[in-house]
Amino acid sequence: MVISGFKIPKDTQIMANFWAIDNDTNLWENPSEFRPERLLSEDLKTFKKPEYLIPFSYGKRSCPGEGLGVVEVFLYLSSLLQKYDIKANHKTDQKLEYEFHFSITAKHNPVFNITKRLN
Ligand code: HEM
Repeated sequence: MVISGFKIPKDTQIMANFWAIDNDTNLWENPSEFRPERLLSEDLKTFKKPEYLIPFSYGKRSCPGEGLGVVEVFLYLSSLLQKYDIKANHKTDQKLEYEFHFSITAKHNPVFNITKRLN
């Protein structure tokens, strides 16, 4: 099979390059800037999902666990934030460097201050 001029031999395993999509300046303004509100509506109340945000991939081989994954991440984070205050400290405020492995990981462990919530 030939895709965009590249010959893909039979039985080759291929995977979408999500990093390239997530860092495409034609799609995102300053993609490396941490600005989660870019995925929220103007009133910051609802999630706004552009069609090119595809963490669970796309098409026939996309993730069948998407529904479960979304619920798990929501429950995990909300339970954690109910019990703890999590704040970045000055070390974490510095630019985060990352490394490529099978997926992208932080080069140095980010440092957080975690305190138990009183209320
Ligand atoms: C936040 C959580 C998750 C993320 C971000 C995620 C992401 C992905 C992605 C990107 C793929 C496609 C990989 C490729 O290009 O071949 C995939 C495939 C898959 N995921 Fe997930 N996943 C998550 C959770 C889950 C859960 C909870 C399950 C099962 C309970 C699951 C089961 C699968 C399976 C079986 C495939 C292979 C589908 C196929 O090849 O036809 N995933 N996932």
